[in-house]
Amino acid sequence: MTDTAPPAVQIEALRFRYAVRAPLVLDIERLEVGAGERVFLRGPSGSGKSTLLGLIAGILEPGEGRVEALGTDMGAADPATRDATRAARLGVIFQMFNLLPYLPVGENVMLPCRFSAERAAATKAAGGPEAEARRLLERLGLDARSYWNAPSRALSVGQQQRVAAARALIGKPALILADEPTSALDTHRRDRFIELLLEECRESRAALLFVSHDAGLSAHFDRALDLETINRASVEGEPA
Ligand SMILES: Nc1ncnc2c1ncn2[C@@H]1O[C@H](COP(=O)(O)OP(=O)(O)OP(=O)(O)O)[C@@H](O)[C@H]1O
Repeated sequence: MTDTAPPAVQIEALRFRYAVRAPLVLDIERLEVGAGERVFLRGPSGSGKSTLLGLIAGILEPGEGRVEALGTDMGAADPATRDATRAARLGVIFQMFNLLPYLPVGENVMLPCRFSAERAAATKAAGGPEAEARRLLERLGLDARSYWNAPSRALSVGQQQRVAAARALIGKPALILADEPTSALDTHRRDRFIELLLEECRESRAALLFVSHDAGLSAHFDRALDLETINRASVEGEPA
């Protein structure tokens, strides 16, 4: 992170709906996440949190407005640029970016290094992709030796969430997007997991945008934001 680093996320005049006649889901005048900043975004179920992350990751395209991730205009970029940006510079922990179920845990974690030479190069100091994958798994509380060769589908949901987090963190991407990554963990493991995720982000100077409807998690973060206070669209969210 340098003084000249662009914001991790910059959104201006965003309006998004899933289909032409579908209701407006997001109407956000402005949202910025600074380089290296760790932000908690809360909002009730159905309020548009996953949609917002999908737009930042370039999986969804904004109807109107500008969505930049690490200085790349994800709405205007061609699909190849979006995919390359995501592979090289973003770590995502999303339900829809599930682990590959038949691939062993270790291979799942190292996947970003196969798609991006930049991510692979960033593991060099740690001894390469395998050493870094093992370190991250251990750090996140999973015994790498026992699980390295296990197919991901053989793991519990909570264990899979930790594998997904290790995969997001490998190769030090500058922005981590996390969508309810602690939903399957009990309170103690949840707090421990968040602390470790934050420590890893701090060490690699990654920005983190973490969404959840569990307001109790907000104290861990630099800043907490309520989606409903920045979103003018009138999608009815359910109470948290
Ligand atoms: N693929 C889709 N097609 C059409 N509408 C969708 C789609 N995905 C989400 N929506 C709608 O967009 C709105 C926002 O959904 P979204 O999943 O972003 O909310 P959320 O805040 O992440 O909810 P949760 O906390 O339950 O995951 C909801 O009204 C939902 O029905």
